[in-house]
Amino acid sequence: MTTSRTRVLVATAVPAERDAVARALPGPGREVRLPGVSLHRAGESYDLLAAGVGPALAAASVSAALTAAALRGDPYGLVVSTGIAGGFAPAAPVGSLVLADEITAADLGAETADGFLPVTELGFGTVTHRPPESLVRETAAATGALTGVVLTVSTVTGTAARAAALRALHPRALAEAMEGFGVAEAAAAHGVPVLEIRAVSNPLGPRDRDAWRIGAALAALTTAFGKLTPVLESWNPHDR
Ligand SMILES: O=C(O)c1cccc(C(=O)CC[C@H]2O[C@@H](n3cnc4c(=O)[nH]cnc43)[C@H](O)[C@@H]2O)c1
Repeated sequence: MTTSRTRVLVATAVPAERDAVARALPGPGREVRLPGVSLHRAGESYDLLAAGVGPALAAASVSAALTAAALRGDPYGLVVSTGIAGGFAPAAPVGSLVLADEITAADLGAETADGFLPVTELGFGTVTHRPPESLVRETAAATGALTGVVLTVSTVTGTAARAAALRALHPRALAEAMEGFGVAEAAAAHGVPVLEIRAVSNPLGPRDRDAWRIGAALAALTTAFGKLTPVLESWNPHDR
C-alpha cells in the first residue's frame, strides 16, 4: 500500500501571522514565487501564504496558489485559513483559540427595512462553508480550540451595538475575522476542503486598538500549529 502526503496551503492575512505559523514548522523554509503570489514552503507538506487583508484579496491569492499547484500536477489536499481574530465576549476571550465548524460571510447580502437578508435569500450563491466534521473534531481535541461559527466581515466591528447585532443574527458565532469566507470560496471552487482556526487578539465591541493583544495571539497561533500539524498529517481526506 502506498501512502501519499496531503499538501496543505495555509493562508494568513499578513506576514506576521504567516511567520507565527512558520515558527511551528520544521526548517527555515524557502520562498516560491508564482504568478500573483509568493509562498513560504516549509518541508514537503506546507505552503504558507500571506494572502492579504479582506475576503476578496484572500480569495484571489488563494485561488492563484491553488491553480498553480493544480497545473503543476501537485494539488493541495487542504486549505487552512488562519491568523488573529476578534472574539465575542464572554464566549471567546482574548488569548483563546477558535475553530470554525461553519465559516460564514456575515455581511454578504442586502439591508432591508425588515433587517439583513443574506445573498442566499436573494437567490444567489452561498454564505456558509463547512469544514470536514472529522477534521474539526480532531483539531479541537488536539488544540483545545473552542468550536463554533467564525464570521467573515469586510468591516471590523467597532461598537457594542454592532457586536450585539452580529451575535443576534449568528448566535453560535465565536469570533470574526476578514478572510475565512474568501479563502473557503476559493477552496470550494477547486473542490478542496477548508479549515479555519484563529487566535483571539481583541474583544469585539467598542474600538480600542490599544487593547489588541497581537503578540500573545501570534504566540498562541504558533503553539496551536505545533499541535495541529500531527493532526493534519494523519487526517484522511476521505473521512469527512
Ligand atoms: O500590527 C501588527 O503587528 C499586526 C500583526 C499581525 C496581524 C495584524 C493585523 O492587523 C491582522 C489583521 C487581520 O486580523 C483579523 N482580525 C483581528 N481582529 C479582528 C476583528 O476584531 N475583526 C475583524 N478582523 C480581525 C482580520 O482577519 C484581519 O485581516 C497586525
